[in-house]
Amino acid sequence: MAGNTPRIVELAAQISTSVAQLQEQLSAQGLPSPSFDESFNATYPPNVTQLRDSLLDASAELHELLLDPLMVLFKFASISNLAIIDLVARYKIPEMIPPGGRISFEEIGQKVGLETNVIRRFLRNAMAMHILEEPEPGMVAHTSISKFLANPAINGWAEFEGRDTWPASTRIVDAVQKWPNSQLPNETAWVLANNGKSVQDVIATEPERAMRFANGMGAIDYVPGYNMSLLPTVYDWASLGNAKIVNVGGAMGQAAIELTKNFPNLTVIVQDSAAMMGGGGGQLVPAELKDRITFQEHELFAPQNETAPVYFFRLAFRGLGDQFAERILKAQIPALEPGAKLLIQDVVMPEHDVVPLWKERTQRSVDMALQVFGNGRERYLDEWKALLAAADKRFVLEKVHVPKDNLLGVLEVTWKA
Ligand SMILES: C[S@@+](CC[C@H](N)C(=O)[O-])C[C@H]1O[C@@H](n2cnc3c(N)ncnc32)[C@H](O)[C@@H]1O
Repeated sequence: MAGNTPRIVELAAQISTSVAQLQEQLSAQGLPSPSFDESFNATYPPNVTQLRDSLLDASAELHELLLDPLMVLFKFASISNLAIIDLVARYKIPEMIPPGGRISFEEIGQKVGLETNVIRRFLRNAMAMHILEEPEPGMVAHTSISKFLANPAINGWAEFEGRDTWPASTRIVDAVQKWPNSQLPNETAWVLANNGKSVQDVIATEPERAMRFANGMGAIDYVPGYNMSLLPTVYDWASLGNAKIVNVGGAMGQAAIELTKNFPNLTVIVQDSAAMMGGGGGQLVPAELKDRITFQEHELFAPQNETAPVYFFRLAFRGLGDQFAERILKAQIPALEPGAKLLIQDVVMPEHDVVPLWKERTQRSVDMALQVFGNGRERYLDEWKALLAAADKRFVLEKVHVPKDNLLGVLEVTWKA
């Protein structure tokens, strides 16, 4: 479009063209058009990803251009939104609404012990965010968003976000001022908000909050691009042949299950802490995979005792500052034979303005959460390179696989001794 065209006109034209193309694609494939109707379940074919990205960014830019500066700040600073999401989740409002049906403010109020006008005030706030709907005065119905919130993992995440992440996040600046540049897990915003307790302390001593934390982390699987089922597609696992893989920090074997299910030549040793192993690990492993997945208690920072051609780390480094991440890498060295591979599946943080802005906003807010919880961080590619080099020059980064539409890249590192 001509250089003098006002930005809002340019954006509107772009939106108009892209929406028409998107709708054409959806209609051609018999897919529903986006809607807040509770029956809408978003499914977008891969060939519309770019259209959606450009529409999301253009419509957000248009929206933010048209707001006054104070309202733009208000949009991003709006803490009450999270309080309302917390309320809807904590009182489990979505579970009270029959699918396809409705329930009155009054009845919800009776269930939760609040007067009608009090619950109405809260829920109309939720309605202003498209969470819930008032199809007729006084009645509450689902939208596609409240329906999604009824999923226990998502409900658990919302509660965790409101009760644990948010209070800690309000202390980010205080923590940075108190402990500038700290990489320590006990010098964080979380610690300031929790009477000196770190995340690990809270998990060890407060079972209810530990459960909320686990639920919060469980919701990661629902973030587009993070789902464990994508694991087989992000790397050429078949090229490893008959390989034994040590999955360091492999939790309850979720990744091991996905890998062995899809690649019959692979066997996996899952290593994690005693707490995570619980009754020895393996509770999730289906019978037919049990002979190819074994579990081992192993502390992340302890010297590696298992020699294997491949070591796999999934989301193992981002929760930690560099000095700790470096220690994990160094701890592998005693077991490494020349040519051993380290496959690191983690975020490779995009530079500013490289990926669609709506994705960048999400990634940057997750990055802040990592800082809050333990002074962890997402790393840019040059930071990954620096981390590997600082651990040992013999860690050679061979390749970075960042599959399209997947937020998690795989860094392929060879031990060149
Ligand atoms: C962010 S989770 C990633 C889990 C899994 N790899 C995945 O992709 O879902 C980090 C894992 O590292 C483990 N971990 C953290 N600190 C540890 C330690 N000191 N020793 C052993 N495992 C540890 C945790 O128990 C957890 O399973």
